[in-house]
Amino acid sequence: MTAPAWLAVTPGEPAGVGPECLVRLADSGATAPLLAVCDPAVLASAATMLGLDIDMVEWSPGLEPRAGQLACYPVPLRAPARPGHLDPANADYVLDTLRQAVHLVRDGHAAALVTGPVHKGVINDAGHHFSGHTEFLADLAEVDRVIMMLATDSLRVALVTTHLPLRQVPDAITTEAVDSAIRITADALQRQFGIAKPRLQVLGLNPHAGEGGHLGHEDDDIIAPVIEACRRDGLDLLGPVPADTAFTPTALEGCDAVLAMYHDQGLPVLKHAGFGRAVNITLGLPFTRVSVDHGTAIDIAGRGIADASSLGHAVEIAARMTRAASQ
Ligand SMILES: NC(=O)C1=CN([C@@H]2O[C@H](COP(=O)(O)OP(=O)(O)OC[C@H]3O[C@@H](n4cnc5c(N)ncnc54)[C@H](O)[C@@H]3O)[C@@H](O)[C@H]2O)C=CC1
Ligand SMILES: NCC(=O)COP(=O)(O)O
Repeated sequence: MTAPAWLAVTPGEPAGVGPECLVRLADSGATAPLLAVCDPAVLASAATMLGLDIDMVEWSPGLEPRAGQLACYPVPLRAPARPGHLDPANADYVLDTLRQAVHLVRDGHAAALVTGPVHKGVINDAGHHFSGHTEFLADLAEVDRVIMMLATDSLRVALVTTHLPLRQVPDAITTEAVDSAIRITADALQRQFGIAKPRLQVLGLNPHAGEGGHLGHEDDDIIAPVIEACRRDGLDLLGPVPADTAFTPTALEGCDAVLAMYHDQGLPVLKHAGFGRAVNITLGLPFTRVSVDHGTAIDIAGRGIADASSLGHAVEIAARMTRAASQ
C-alpha cells in the first residue's frame, strides 16, 4: 500500500499561537498536504485575524489533496476560544484532537502526525495528569519508553528524562533509563535518519561529569557502565561528557546527537542555536510524530506576529521521515 500523502496536524491549544501558525503555513504553501484536526471555526477566526482567505474543505476518506486547499477533520471545541485567554474547559478538546489525529495516522489515512503547541498547565488545571505530548502519545500507542529529541539542521539533542521536576531527576537516572535512551536514539538515527553508524555524545549528570566522584556519583556509577555495555554491543558512544563543554563546535564535530540527562541541560543550548528553526521528534513511537519547538506563546496569540517557521520545518521533516520509512 502506498503511504497517504496527508499529514495530520493538530494546532494544539486554541488560545495559543498554533492555529494562526497553521493558517499562515497553509496560506504560504506547505511542503506536504495538511489535514488539520481541530475545530474549523478556530482556523477560520485565525484566518480572519490574519486577513487571509483560506480554502478549507472538510476531510473525508478518499479526499485527494489539492494545492492551496486546507483539509480539516472537525473536532468540536468545548467552549468558545479566545486567543490569549486559556480556558480549562477546552482541555478535553485539545486531547480529543490528539486522539483523533493518532487514529487517522494509525488507520492509514495520514502518513504522520505533526503537533502544534499545547499548554500543559491548563490541561492539568482541568484535572488531567498531562506532562506533555511525548508521554501522552506513548500512552496512546501503548509504548513503555519513548525519547524526546529536538533537532536543528546541525544539532540533535535527545533527552533521558523529559518533563520532570529537577528535584526528581537524579533518581530517574537509572541504568534502565540511560540504556533505553541510548539504544532508542541510536536505532532511530539509523532507521529514521539513515545514519549507518551514529555517534552519540552522552552527557554526565553532574558538573564535570562528577569530577571523579567528588561532585556526584551517578556519572561513574550509572552512566559510565551503561556506556561501556552499549559499546560492547557495537554502539559508537562518547562519555560521560561534561555538559559544559559538550556543545563546543570542536566537541560536536562528527557527533550525530547529544544525549542530555534532563530537559534544561540540553534544550536551552538547542533553542539558543535555532529557536524557530528546530523541531521536536518523538523517537520510539510506532508512527512518525514531529512537533514545533515553541510553546503556546499566549503573550502574543491573536496579534498576528507569531512565526510559523518551526511548524513549516516540522511538516517538512515529517514528510521526509515518512518517505525515508517507506523506502
Ligand atoms: N510542543 C509543545 O506542545 C510545547 C508546549 N510548550 C508549552 O507552552 C506553554 C508556554 O511555554 P513557554 O515556556 O512560555 O514557551 P513559549 O515558547 O510559549 O514562549 C517563549 C517565548 O517565545 C515566544 N514565542 C514562542 N513561540 C513563538 C512563535 N511561534 N513566534 C514568535 N514568538 C514565539 C513567546 O512569545 C515567548 O516570548 C507551556 O505550557 C509549555 O509547557 C512549550 C514548548 C513546546
Ligand atoms: N520542551 C519541549 C516541550 O515542552 C514539548 O513537549 P511535548 O509536548 O512534545 O512532549
